[in-house]
Amino acid sequence: MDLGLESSLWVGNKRYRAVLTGWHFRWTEVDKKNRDKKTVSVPVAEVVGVEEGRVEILPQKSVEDTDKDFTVFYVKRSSSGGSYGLLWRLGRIQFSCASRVLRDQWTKHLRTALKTHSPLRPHRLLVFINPFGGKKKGRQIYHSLVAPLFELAGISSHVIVTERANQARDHLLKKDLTGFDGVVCVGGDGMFSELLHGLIGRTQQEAGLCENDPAAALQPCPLHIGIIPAGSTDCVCYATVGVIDPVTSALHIIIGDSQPLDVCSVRQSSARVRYSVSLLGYGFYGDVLAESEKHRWMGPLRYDYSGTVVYLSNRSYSGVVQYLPADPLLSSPRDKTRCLAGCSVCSRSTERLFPHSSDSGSLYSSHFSQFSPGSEGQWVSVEGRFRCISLTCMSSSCARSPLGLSPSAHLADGTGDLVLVWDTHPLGFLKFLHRHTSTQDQFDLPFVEVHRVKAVRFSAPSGREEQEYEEIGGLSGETDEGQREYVDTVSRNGSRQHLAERAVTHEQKTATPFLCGLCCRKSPAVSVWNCDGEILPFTDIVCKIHGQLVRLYARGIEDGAAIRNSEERDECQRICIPNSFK
Ligand SMILES: Nc1ncnc2c1ncn2[C@@H]1O[C@H](COP(=O)(O)OP(=O)(O)OP(=O)(O)O)[C@@H](O)[C@H]1O
Ligand SMILES: CCCCCCCCCCCCC/C=C/[C@@H](O)[C@H](CO)NC(C)=O
Ligand SMILES: [Ca+2]
Repeated sequence: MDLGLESSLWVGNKRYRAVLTGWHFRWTEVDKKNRDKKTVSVPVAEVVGVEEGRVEILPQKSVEDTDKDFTVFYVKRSSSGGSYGLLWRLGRIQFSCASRVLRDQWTKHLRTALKTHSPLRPHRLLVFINPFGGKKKGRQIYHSLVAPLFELAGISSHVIVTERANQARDHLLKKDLTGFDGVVCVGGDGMFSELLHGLIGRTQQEAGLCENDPAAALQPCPLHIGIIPAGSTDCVCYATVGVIDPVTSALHIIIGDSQPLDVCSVRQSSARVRYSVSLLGYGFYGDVLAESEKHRWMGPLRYDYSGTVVYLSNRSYSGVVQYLPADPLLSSPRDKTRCLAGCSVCSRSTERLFPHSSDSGSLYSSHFSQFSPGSEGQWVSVEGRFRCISLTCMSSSCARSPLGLSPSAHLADGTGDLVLVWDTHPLGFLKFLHRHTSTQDQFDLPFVEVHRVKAVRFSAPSGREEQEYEEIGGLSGETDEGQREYVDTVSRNGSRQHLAERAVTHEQKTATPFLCGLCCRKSPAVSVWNCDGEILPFTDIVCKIHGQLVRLYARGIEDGAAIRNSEERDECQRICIPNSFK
């Protein structure tokens, strides 16, 4: 069927020239002298729904079933007023036609075009609502803002309000999922993590693989994940959509947007494998999470409170970090680029990860070609004391840190960014933390380094080594000489120069006298790992990045400036093209 259609339509008493081409639906107001005024152009993929009659959905659904009218709902962008991405709203326009036949032609053509151009639109969704996430508004957000949009788009949803932690994960692991196109969580990063674990586990089970086997080539998940943000940090939503807004996220789900996402597997020999997409953090971020769990009653504020408490306790931790660098020719964490919708680095990576991506069979079989010997380097090993160690597969931007923990990280390039913050004096570390919240380069500090990696290992020192450190000075308040002696001892040992280079004297560490009392308290020997907001029950870990293991109903952060420019270009083309339809 030819998808194109062109005719006069009326909105109120104004005449419009409406054109449906393969990819776009455009309407242009035509004045009394047959001159075109402003054009609105909507990609067919962003048409939410087409209804006969004059239809409204807000404040509640009403339908005036008239013969010659039809209503089009579509995605309308507006500036987010502060966040990086764009807010999406439901646009609506009610057209009148010259005849019923023409009306039926328009609705039929538009619906066919929708089917053709949005093959991933979901028809049936499984929705989990955490009634206790964030400000405890999950149910209200879903029922008042999201459900009416799903209904309008003809999506049927099966809703489960969770009654306990891990209910969503267990459901995905064990229950029948036949007929669902995707799963949605209404909650925060913790709820997303449940869906991530449930879906990855389920996919491996169905493929006959044991996900706990480090040699298993994990299979990508066939179901998409949608996130309706209703948590405290909502980092995964912010970093993949650019705004925390339930309506924007619901519209991305409805139109079947698809954003692949890298996932980091985290293993310890005998324990169940865990997955992370945003922050796998040891030291500061592990301690903040452990502290914040004691203050859940504070809601989202618990992170600010705990951040301050942990910062004042001035801790650092020893350990050995080993990493496998990614190919430096492809991208770098310091190249000052941003991963935005349509990112070319991620697209090239899709080609690399799935060389025959048009053939879904080979998509599965070639998934782990990324781990075949290639241009990645050799394992690098560093040892020393760290304020924090963070591994993130994406920028991990959120409202607290609008550019994120690693602003140039990519959502789907098959790599993660490893940020090592060596021990430093309290004001230096404060400067680093502050740079998270600003646009200043957080890696341009002498005690910070960042590496784009494919895999990481970490091991904490044995009890004896840490005790030696305490005995020779360390943080227990002994002399500067003591610390230097320790540094010399370790630097004689091959790969350990870093510690010598980065050594801070106790005098430097306590350069801020008001913090001295706190910093001189004995630190615990080990921290905990914060795995996307969950504390891991082990310290020594082996991590591997799995390129594009899951897919979200999202498209990455839209570049507001580029979209405005392209709208202006559209406008320019309209003016330059001869007006053949009058
Ligand atoms: N009914 C429930 N009762 C108690 N805990 C639940 C329930 N449903 C889910 N959970 C757990 O609550 C934890 C936190 O939820 P969620 O991530 O939605 O909010 P948050 O922690 O406030 O936000 P963020 O993770 O963005 O900081 C999740 O790890 C999830 O496992
Ligand atoms: C002295 C006060 C220090 C304030 C520090 C501000 C820096 C904020 C950076 C936040 C990055 C968050 C990355 C996301 C992590 C999520 O996976 C996780 C779960 O929601 N959230 C947290 C806070 O661990
Ligand atoms: Ca990545």
